[in-house]
Amino acid sequence: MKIALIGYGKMGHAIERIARERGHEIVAIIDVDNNADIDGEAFASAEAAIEFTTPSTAPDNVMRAAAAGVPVVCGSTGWGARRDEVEKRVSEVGGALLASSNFSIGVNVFNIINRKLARLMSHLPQYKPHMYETHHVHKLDHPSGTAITLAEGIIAENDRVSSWADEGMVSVDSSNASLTPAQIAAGLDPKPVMAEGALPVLSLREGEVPGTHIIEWDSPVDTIEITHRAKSRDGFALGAVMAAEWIAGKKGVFSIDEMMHDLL
Ligand SMILES: NC(=O)C1=CN([C@@H]2O[C@H](COP(=O)(O)OP(=O)(O)OC[C@H]3O[C@@H](n4cnc5c(N)ncnc54)[C@H](OP(=O)(O)O)[C@@H]3O)[C@@H](O)[C@H]2O)C=CC1
Ligand SMILES: O=C(O)C1=N[C@H](C(=O)O)C[C@H](O)C1
Repeated sequence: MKIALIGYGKMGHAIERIARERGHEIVAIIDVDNNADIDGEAFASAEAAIEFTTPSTAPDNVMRAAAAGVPVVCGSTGWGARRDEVEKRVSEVGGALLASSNFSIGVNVFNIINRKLARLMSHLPQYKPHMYETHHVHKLDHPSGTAITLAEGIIAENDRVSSWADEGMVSVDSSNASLTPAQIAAGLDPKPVMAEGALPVLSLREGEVPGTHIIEWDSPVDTIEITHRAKSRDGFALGAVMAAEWIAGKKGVFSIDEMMHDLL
């Protein structure tokens, strides 16, 4: 199929490679310098566009791609405050959108397990949840979009967790690299005050880490911990290309859960 890329950074390059490996044709590559080409003929010939740019640029890119009649897969994170406006506009122009904080198939399986574990923990008040996400130092937003999605899953399933709270962002360097995320959180000074029922989310920034998410349920006698650790960006990129294959020819605003439902 014909695919247009919006954003030609780390993810754009990985998506281009995997899309070509799967036999797709890249008909347009939109970056900062030629952003106006979203309104051009080559872009409009695409059967789907894949958008991975920045928190501030993603909403306009998505709305313009939808107005050009091209179904959009959007992986950019950090634009949740404009989600309603974007979805309304996509619907108004009769477009198609699948936006997700994480296109990795593994992360979406991980979230199913996360939600089941959170539901079980409703019956066990002695277990307190904590979330840790680690990403590369270039990342613009925190907490990661994936951490927010995982936290929303816990809030939906667990009677005692009613919100998530940003515990802050810590750089991992030679002074703290030997500590676990839980030890880093325990050593925060000042210690953030958490509202009753809030799930703390700590962001760590370290080297070129592609993306690690840990969900910990801690009791006085033991700890249950589940982890998703990306080995590279290839899982995100493959999932985004699969989403483009899935959304081609569709109209409407979709969630990754609908794609996962068809897959599992
Ligand atoms: N959903 C998922 O599965 C995943 C989501 N992400 C998210 O995807 C986004 C991109 O990540 P990543 O590729 O690592 O970031 P990069 O910074 O490597 O790439 C972003 C690219 O977008 C370009 N860009 C900026 N503004 C525009 C614009 N208006 N139009 C077109 N292109 C633009 C940048 O150009 P320039 O550098 O010249 O400014 C850059 O080339 C982030 O929000 C990240 O959180 C990342 C991995 C997986
Ligand atoms: O910026 C990244 O790199 C990533 N961003 C996404 C997020 O914010 O959750 C997904 C992935 O973890 C990598």
